[in-house]
Amino acid sequence: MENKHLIIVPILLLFLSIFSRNLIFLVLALVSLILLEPNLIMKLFRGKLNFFNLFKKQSNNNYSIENGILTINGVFKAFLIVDDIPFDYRDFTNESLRSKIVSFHKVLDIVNNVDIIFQKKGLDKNKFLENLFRKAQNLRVIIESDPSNEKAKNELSLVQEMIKRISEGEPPFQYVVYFIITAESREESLAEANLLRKGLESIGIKARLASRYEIEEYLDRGVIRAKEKIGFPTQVPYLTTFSFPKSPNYRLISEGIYLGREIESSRPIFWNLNTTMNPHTLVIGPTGSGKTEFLISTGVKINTLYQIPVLFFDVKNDIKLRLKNYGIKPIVLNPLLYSLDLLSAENKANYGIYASQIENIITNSFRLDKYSSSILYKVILDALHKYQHPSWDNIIELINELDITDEFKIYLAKIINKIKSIDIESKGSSLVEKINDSIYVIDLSLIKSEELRRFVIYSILIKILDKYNIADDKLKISLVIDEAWTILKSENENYSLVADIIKRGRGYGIMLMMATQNIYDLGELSDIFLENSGLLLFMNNGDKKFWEEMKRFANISEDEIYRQLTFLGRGEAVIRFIGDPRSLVIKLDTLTNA
Ligand SMILES: Nc1ncnc2c1ncn2[C@@H]1O[C@H](COP(=O)(O)OP(=O)(O)OP(=O)(O)O)[C@@H](O)[C@H]1O
Repeated sequence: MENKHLIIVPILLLFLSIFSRNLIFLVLALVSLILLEPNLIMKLFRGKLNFFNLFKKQSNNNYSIENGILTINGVFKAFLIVDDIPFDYRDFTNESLRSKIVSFHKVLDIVNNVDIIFQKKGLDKNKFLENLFRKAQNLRVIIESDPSNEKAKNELSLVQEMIKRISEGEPPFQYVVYFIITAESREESLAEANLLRKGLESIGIKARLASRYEIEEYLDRGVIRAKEKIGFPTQVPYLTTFSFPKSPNYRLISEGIYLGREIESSRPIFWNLNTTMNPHTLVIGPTGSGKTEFLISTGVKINTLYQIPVLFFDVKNDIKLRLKNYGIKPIVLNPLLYSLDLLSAENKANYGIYASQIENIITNSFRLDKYSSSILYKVILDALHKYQHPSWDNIIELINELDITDEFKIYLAKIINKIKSIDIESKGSSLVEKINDSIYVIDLSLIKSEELRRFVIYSILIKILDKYNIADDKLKISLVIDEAWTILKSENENYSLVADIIKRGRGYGIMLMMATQNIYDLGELSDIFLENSGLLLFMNNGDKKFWEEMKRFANISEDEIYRQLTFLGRGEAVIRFIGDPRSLVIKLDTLTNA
């Protein structure tokens, strides 16, 4: 009520009528009350009037209501009420339901600001059923006496359908759905509401502008009671969790490195390296699926965005060429030209640990037994103590001084000679010392032996750990290893450098990006790699068994496997972020030619 102080008029008239016992004052009191509160009669009819409400303190909000629109503090809110959702999700095939839901979200995109309010109130199931049975009984009587009554027949089939659903376990409830569209002007809010109404109509949802009284009801009680519908849970798929597109944490995918676009919704997907608890990436995909392109494009973006060095291990000599095609000139570091400098340890106090690391690299790369391995440990440690700058020749000399068989000496010397061929002595700075903050390619294409390739990758890893391992949360370097099976397959319980880096997450300040063709390449520790990598990418794979296995690591449904995943195209992938099993299917972004 706007002019509250005038309430004194009907009250005075009421007293006058009592004291003078004259009915005319009573009539005048009523008329003045109606003039003050025009909705009074309507409210009386609805039993909504509470006399004391007339004295209620009004809120500070300055609002007015008209049909379809609430104006509150200069903001306009158009109210649409849903009258009918005449289908339920079982009326559709999986495909058509999916496209309906996508259409629903597209329709919502028509308007800028919309609140969707869904009110649900449970019903007494037994009472409701009793009414339905009675209604069905009556309808049957009508149809028996007039078999041509199509209206009654339709109604009966509807009632029977409802009884069936309830007996199948669907609880009936009363619901009201409304869409509240907020805009800066009356015209805008009405126009948007109208557009939204038409959009909803195009997918079969019937809605209309709420009347003034329905909005008032909403404000007074927070509910609209008069138009409540009876419905079933399956009837409102758009508004149930069923309709929410599965999606990882928003903060994780809304900024950082641009990965690509989600195929179904076209929305851009990023990976926020600052918030991920694990920065390592593992890509699994058959040949030609787009692994290398992804590694290249992501590596380059990391270098630009986070300004950290990115190191590509190039086995096939294609990464260098592709980078050049994109107009990027990497610094090529050839291990045949620059020393790995594996035998120089910085810190004397850590000689024991360092000797054991070298022993592990050699053992793992050349698959040595425990006995050979411990002999190597001893000679390497001796060399580190004995010489200021030990060489691999010094190691062979120390092996020859040992009390072991000649055969065994020759065997060990052969391995050390192989290593010597790759870890050359050079006067200048070592390969890892050359790394600053550019994009680097480690050219492994001339090293044909798998053992030596593994040895080089491991040696560089160890040296990089030494150089960048400062205990803080910052990422300091990214290493990109295509054809990563070379090292992953050889990892085991006894030696697991890569698995340890992956498990430690951001701990070492290193970010590993690796790609390989199938899960068998991951070797004994495959579960560790798959469970702990911050970002997993499964590329195009026609093998249903592969997807079945991947269900352990990402939220992938049977339906998705059959409908979509076995048909992924080039550069398309299922991605999963650590700690959030909800996967996304995206088209990966590639660099464009300069
Ligand atoms: N996101 C993408 N969009 C479109 N085309 C792509 C995409 N990614 C890769 N391709 C194309 O697919 C082809 C194969 O890509 P790529 O060499 O990266 O695959 P791969 O998985 O690394 O194969 P291999 O294991 O044989 O090295 C390339 O010709 C590339 O142009």
